[in-house]
Amino acid sequence: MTDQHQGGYRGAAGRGGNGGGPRRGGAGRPAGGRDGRSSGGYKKYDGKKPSGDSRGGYRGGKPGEGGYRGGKPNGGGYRGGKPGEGKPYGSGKPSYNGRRDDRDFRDGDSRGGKPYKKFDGPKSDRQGGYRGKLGDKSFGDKRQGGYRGSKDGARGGQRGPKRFDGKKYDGPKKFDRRDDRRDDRRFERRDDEHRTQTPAVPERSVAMTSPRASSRFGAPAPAPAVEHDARSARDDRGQRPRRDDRHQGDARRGSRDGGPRGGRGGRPQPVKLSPGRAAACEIGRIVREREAFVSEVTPSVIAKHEGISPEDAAFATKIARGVTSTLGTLDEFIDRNLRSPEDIQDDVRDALRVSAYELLFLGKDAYAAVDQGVELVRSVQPKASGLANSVLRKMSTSAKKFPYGNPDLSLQVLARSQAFPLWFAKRLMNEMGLKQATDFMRASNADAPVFIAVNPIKADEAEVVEVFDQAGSLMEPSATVPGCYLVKDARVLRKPAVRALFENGSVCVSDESAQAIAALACPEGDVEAFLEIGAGRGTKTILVQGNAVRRFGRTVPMVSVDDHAFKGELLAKRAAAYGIQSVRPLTADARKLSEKLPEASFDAVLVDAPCSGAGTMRRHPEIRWRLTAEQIEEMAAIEYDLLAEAAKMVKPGGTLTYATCTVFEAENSQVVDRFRRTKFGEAFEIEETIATTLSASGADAHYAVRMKRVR
Ligand SMILES: C[S@@+](CC[C@H](N)C(=O)[O-])C[C@H]1O[C@@H](n2cnc3c(N)ncnc32)[C@H](O)[C@@H]1O
Repeated sequence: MTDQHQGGYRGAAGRGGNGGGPRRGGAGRPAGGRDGRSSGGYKKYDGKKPSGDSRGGYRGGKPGEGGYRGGKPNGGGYRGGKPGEGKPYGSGKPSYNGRRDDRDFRDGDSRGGKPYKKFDGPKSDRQGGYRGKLGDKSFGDKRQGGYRGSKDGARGGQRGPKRFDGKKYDGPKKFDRRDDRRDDRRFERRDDEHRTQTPAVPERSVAMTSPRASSRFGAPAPAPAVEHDARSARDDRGQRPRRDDRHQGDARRGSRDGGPRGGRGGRPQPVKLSPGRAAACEIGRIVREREAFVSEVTPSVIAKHEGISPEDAAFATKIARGVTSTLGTLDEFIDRNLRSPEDIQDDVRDALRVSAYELLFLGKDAYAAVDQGVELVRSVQPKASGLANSVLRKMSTSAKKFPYGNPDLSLQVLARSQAFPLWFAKRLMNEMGLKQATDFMRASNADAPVFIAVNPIKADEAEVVEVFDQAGSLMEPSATVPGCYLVKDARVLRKPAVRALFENGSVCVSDESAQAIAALACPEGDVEAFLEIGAGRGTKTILVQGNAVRRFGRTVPMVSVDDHAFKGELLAKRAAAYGIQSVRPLTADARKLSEKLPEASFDAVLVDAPCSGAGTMRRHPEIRWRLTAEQIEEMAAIEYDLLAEAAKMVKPGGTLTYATCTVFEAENSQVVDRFRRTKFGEAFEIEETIATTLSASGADAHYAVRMKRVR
């Protein structure tokens, strides 16, 4: 592992990890554990919190403090309604009303003299460019397809007469979503990496990221993009079209109303909509309509597009994920270029989001973005192509000013540049300090690395490495986690020999941090009875048992509790496939576990808590726009209940490990501190802590504390 990679683990005082890898917190009772200070062992983020004179911070954004203000009153905005489109856009109302301008852009400035200061007031509850308020449940719960709400809470595009004919999705519902998955959504974002035994090949395995795209997020520039329609291929080389092309391009863009296009000599030169964009737009629509996970919708949509090339499929995947993770920022940008944002239909917005993403985050050439954007809108709403033409031209001009200010001076601009909701960015900054919050947001926009765990019950590690090697990928062993490898070239996961390793239970995909937590939860001494709470589909089950085999030469008797019966069934099947016979799934609400299991009867207990999943946003792009501050508090309450109940199950001398995959203190150290301040909690001493920070190429950000029951 690289230093950078290892550096992600930040353990506590004093004790580094083995060989410089994941460092764990030191043993011993913490100073201040009971008086509410941070738990021993766990070192808090060491990024300095902003002080009055620091640069980091939210600048209040008072009107008049400068900042980009969008269009002038009555300026900008689409004005050219077309005959036959109903009431034209631009008739009557000004393009922007002052209130919206002020809200969205007023503090996005680099000119004003005020330094950053720590966010400290309710005025900042406004979400950058969003109409939903912090605490507005409908924002987090309902508007998962993105911000569309109007002032009165109605969804945009559904108030008043529609501008365009509705074209509702009425095809077969190919997307397979479990009924009860909806229940899990808020609390269980982090385990769907484990849903398949054979992993999907991650999109980044086909290099599609343009250098400009990455530089927009401030990440290193990977390989140049590839795309497979002739115009776009030209654009993707990062070059402006040649003069001839440009001339032709103008002709190709056709008339403003999207009517017949004339090439040279008046010959129609239809622009062909790229299959990747069409698929991406469809994925976006389904994710919006069904409040679904993009990773679950994508394969079925791609499969439906018969004959789509692997490159187009990868491009579609990339755009769909990108649109999902930048959704609110895209909508803010689109609205800025629309005269009446609330009147635009949802499926037109889906198409515009694709173009907006390409313009803002892929640095796509305006010609390709406009041409393809018009075609995309035409494909979903033929009558809207005129509007699309105008709006997309405005967007391509406006994109040059993105993010409308200096991210070094305004948190709102920083949040916009990294495509984070403002409340989220503020919270990160308040908890981590500006530098770490910025690094965290940047890293959250990178592609997730792929790690595998070798299952010692079924496989010999050297042989597994050899198979990967032969198939074409080097494997980088983790410096600290036994059996964990970084797969350097994830395309190898498609190779039959490698797929066979997944199918026969020799390996599973699991982030390095998750593997580190499974190792932490498996204590040094022998274990006669292990209790797992929040077992899900059983990835930690498999990992813990693998560690037991490494340590004790055998699997350990384990009760694996989850409150969803279907997960217990899946877990049982997976455990069997991985050669584990000693697991008993139990369906129960673990907050009332003492009704089901005898207290003080387990040597080791792991609480793999349902959490906000904020440390896994590279894999779960929906999280940042669906999560609300209220949900974080709700989850913290559940996490505390689970931990307190789990503690009752631990034998004296046994261990209790509490784990999440989030970075919020409310769900991590504060839960542990609160528990340890209780009478019963006094019996637990912290042994080790893992707190991973996120780096672009490293593991996800997880948190875990292992405590020992001393009496
Ligand atoms: C982080 S996920 C578990 C991931 C799993 N350990 C794995 O590695 O695949 C948290 C799990 O906690 C479960 N859960 C949430 N609330 C629960 C409760 N009150 N009792 C039991 N399980 C619960 C969820 O169903 C979810 O499967």
